[in-house]
Amino acid sequence: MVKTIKGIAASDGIATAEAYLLVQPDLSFDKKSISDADAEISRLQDAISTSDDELTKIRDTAKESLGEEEAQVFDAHKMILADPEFTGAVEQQIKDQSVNAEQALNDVSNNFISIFEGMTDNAYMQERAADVRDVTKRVMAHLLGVALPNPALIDHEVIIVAHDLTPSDTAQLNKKYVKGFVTDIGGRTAHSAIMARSLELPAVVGTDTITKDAKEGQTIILDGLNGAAILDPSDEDIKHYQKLAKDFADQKAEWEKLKNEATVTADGKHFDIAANIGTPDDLQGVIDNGAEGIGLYRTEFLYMQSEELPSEDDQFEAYKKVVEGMNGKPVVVRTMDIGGDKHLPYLPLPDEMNPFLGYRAIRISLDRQEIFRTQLRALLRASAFGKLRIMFPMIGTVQEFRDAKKVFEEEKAKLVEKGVKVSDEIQLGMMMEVPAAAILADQFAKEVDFFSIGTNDLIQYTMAADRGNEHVSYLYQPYNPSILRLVKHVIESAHKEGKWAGMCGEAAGDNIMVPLLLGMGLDEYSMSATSVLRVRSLMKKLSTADLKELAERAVTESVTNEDNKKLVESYINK
Ligand SMILES: C=C(OP(=O)(O)O)C(=O)O
Ligand SMILES: [Mg+2]
Repeated sequence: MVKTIKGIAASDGIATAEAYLLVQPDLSFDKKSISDADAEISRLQDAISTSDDELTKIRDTAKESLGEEEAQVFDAHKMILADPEFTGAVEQQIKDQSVNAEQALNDVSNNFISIFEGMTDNAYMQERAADVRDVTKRVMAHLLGVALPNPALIDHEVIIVAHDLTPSDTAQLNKKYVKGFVTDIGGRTAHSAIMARSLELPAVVGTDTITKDAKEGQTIILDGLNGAAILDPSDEDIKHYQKLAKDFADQKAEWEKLKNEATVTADGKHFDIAANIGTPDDLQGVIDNGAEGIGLYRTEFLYMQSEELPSEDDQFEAYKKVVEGMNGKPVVVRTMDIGGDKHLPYLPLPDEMNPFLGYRAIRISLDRQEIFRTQLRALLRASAFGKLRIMFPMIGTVQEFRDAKKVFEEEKAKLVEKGVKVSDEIQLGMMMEVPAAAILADQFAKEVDFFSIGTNDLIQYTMAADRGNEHVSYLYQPYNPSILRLVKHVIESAHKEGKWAGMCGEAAGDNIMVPLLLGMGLDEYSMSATSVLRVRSLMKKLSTADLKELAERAVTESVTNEDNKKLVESYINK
């Protein structure tokens, strides 16, 4: 029976494929006393040996589809299974305590995890705790006879159905077979949604129930344009969506024609449309979509894809590749923004009640300065190879900006002293994403070279609504006059001091927002590479002269987000 599940449209496109349920099975068990320890140990050994065979297969597939580095994590799992200290301890526990293998495995595993996690001065060993947890899950699943999803083994086209995808889950998806994903939770500006857009992978998030509704292997049509998943579609549905997919492809082909054009409005004003990237691999997409620069390079992905803190040289190579690849066009690199929903296995962060309000971004960088200084040195060295700009994330006070700038100046002076070539024209700016900073933009503007407005966080913090929580996603209101007033104040404050203001939050590529931003005089628009040509096409049809008045009405007359949506729609359709 056809069933349509509604969700949040997170990444454009239509895909049809089989459902692949990336759902963790129930691994609960009862503690049992046993009388035949040998039989229990033999059950354990069977589960270990099946897990090991499975890991060999996963490792080989992962190497082929994702690369050697991604595959190595499975070697670590195999090593634990081969370690007599671990498996021997489980066997001993079965004998000594006369308990079932599940209980013994659980006890020994918890013991190892707490020892590893307690080694707070040894990041490598702390990371092993995650490996023990993962491998225990696999052996436990075999003991209980339940299936564990193995995304690395996917060898045919699928749509991933999951409760949630973390940014690192998303990074591991093999685009050859994964045609899209749909989740129970999440919001449009959560990082897995942002990554889906840069991978050009249709995605629907926040459906609430998809993991309960969809069955393994069932056909799903994923409508990333309107936010819906159609289960067991009828022939008519399939035809309808084939047409929608064709219309979308035709529209994209039309936008393609603007690839080598500058972004100019109907009244001849030029604006820069830049792209957001997460890794140097995204560069090709930026070039293919004709972006006029990179407005946000989220460097934390470099840290997330690494097994340990990336060295200065590794970072230098990545940054150099990006600035060189852009051929003299500006590249705004943001220093590491870890925390919130982005974690590093080798840099354990404290458990927090409110991670998005906690130890995050510049707060970590100013506290763990050895990490920050290494990154700044790598950036300074890369500055000799192109037009590099640097910005700091999550700046909330003028003092934080001054402190970060001071560290930058110190590292620069040391490199210059050593005779290392660094550019003298690096602009230093900041993300405008904390309301306290936006309110004080006039003061900040005297100290920075530029602002880049991060609406994903600015909206989350101003509306007090978690950006990844579908239950409050209605509060993601970019056109709410409260947000627009802050944005306007930031832009005007920059201009008063002769500085430029850009936007790299998702709202910069939003069809309703763009006319308002043009009316407010925003200088630079940075977005997913796949949105660049759509926005260029939109701007070509707009005239900034009219939009000034429209933007003024949006902040003075309108009361709600919806008022402003209607205001812009009626202007565009006039
Ligand atoms: C661009 C932003 O940064 P991120 O999405 O990485 O938090 C933002 O907050 O708008
Ligand atoms: Mg942010």
